[in-house]
Amino acid sequence: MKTPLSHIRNFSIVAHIDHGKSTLADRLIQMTGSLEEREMKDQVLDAMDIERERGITIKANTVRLEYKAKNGEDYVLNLIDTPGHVDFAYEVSRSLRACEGSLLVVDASQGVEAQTLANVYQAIDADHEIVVVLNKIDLPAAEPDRIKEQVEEVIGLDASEAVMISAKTGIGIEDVLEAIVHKLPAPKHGDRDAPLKAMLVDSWYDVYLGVIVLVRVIDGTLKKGQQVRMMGTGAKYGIDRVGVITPKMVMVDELGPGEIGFITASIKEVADTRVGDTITDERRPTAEPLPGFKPAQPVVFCGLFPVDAADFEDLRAAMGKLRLNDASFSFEMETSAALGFGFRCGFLGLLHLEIIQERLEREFDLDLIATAPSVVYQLHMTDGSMKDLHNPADMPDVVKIEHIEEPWIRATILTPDDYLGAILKLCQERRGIQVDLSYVGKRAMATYDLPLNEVVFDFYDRLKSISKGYASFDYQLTDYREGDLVKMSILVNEEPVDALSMLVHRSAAEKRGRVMCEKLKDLIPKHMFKIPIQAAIGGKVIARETISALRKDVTAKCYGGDVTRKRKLLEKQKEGKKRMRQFGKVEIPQAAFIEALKMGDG
Ligand SMILES: Nc1nc2c(ncn2[C@@H]2O[C@H](COP(=O)(O)OP(=O)(O)OP(=O)(O)O)[C@@H](O)[C@H]2O)c(=O)[nH]1
Repeated sequence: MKTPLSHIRNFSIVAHIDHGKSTLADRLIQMTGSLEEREMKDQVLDAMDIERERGITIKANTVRLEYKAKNGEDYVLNLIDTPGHVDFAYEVSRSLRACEGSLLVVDASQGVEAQTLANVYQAIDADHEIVVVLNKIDLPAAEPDRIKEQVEEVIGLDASEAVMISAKTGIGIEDVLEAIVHKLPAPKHGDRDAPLKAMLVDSWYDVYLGVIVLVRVIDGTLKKGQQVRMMGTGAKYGIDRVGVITPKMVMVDELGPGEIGFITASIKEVADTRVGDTITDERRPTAEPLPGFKPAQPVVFCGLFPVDAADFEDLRAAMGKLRLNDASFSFEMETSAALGFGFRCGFLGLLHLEIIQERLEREFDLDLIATAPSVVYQLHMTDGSMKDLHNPADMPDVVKIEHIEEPWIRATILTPDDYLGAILKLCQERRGIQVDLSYVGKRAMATYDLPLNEVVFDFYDRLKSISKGYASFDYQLTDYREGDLVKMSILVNEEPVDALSMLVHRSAAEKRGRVMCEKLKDLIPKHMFKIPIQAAIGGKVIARETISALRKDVTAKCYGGDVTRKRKLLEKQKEGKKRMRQFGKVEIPQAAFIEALKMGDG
């Protein structure tokens, strides 16, 4: 295709979760007639079932729109959709690097939220021109004038020409398209005759086409049959197909400067394509590669074990399939005395963990036990070496450890004033250090430094529940700091359950140990004998509970406590399935593992 640079606009949409990004994307696709009416499903960009059900965008997607502007000119608009959740901040940043401008969507009834800030700052960092879009003006609670002021005051963007829309009813969509054409810049350079220089933006696995690579061409052209080289990895491929996503996949003859599209070649795995790599022509390479991205690092680890040991191979195969599409998900084999064979898995964050676990259970029909999520600790040994610890069960002898460092994050929380007190208390309890407290209109914005280890358990759930869902939260990893951390073991009937061991801060150990024992007491059904439950640091018991024995005449198993799982869907699917695990002489229900790890304290 030979669209002149001046008629190309590459843009992203950044927003807080639920502010209407996907709905707007759908409208843009609909208005530009990229899909027939009958092909238009709600939120066509969110391809996966889970995305559709949860209403969140997981993987960044892209779509090419053709728009005849009011000035009579034809434009090509490439939209790269970005995920809104904190765990996927990395995908946001790489998508932004492939475009020149962003639409900042703000819900006119909610205003600026934590992820609005985090995402728009990323767009500003990427040197984007930004068009402010106020969505949901159809809602009676919408206050566009107030939100405009807020955008100016808090973010410092000029909102005087903000586009007012309702993505739901369709009001203002044409104004958005005009703003894209007239306010966002065309790609800055791009020399058709120069050697090929293209950015590898993303890649995913398609059952029919194999690995699909999303590219942004900077200079030169990409054509079928061309021999290309990935400059970072040195891998060479012959291009099989070149195409664009409309959002149907349409093959084209070539992609020129400024354009975004996909290529396929005989690439085996997504892991072979490094996001941020520079693609060039094998025979006539470009002199300078693009500045690359750092690969996404998993920050949260947990063990996943099949409830039924016979499912181990199925689990391995299922994980292999998921990894085809998600290079940020990592796993390696692990054995646990309590749980048998399973895998230690790395994730970008807790939501990522939940999504993978849910997909394994749902799409592959596997029953899984997940161990406590853990962050990556740095162990500084007495011999001067440094080790990463991904699994508390692998903790070496404490006498060999000089000190332990743990990852810290900087968290931004926006909340209505009413809940501020409870939120500050939660942050304090989680060893948070207040960095700043200010006001955004009527809402408070608290900035805290927190150990990630205190956030991975259930911080987000707690925050949502104490603020009735009104607080928003975003974070980034900052640094590693020394901490007084100890390994706490849980013993059921005198036997350590390795899957429940965890690293905790010494000051919190006793409380957490007590809560764990109390919870387990409720979660483990009574047996014919007394069962002691203990929390211990080294050989020292710090908390203890006892489950009394069943009386003889009681034959039915009784389950105490709250073992309800949050997601109804999963529950439905699992109904009737036995999810128990034998530990020595004791049977522990799988739900006990999940529930025991939720603190539930106030
Ligand atoms: N009343 C009203 N509701 C809207 C409007 N736009 C979107 N919504 C609703 O707001 C909710 C969130 O919209 P989405 O488009 O899924 O939000 P999103 O920002 O894409 O969310 P993520 O993909 O999870 O980041 C949905 O229930 C939409 O139907 C609007 O203009 N008016």
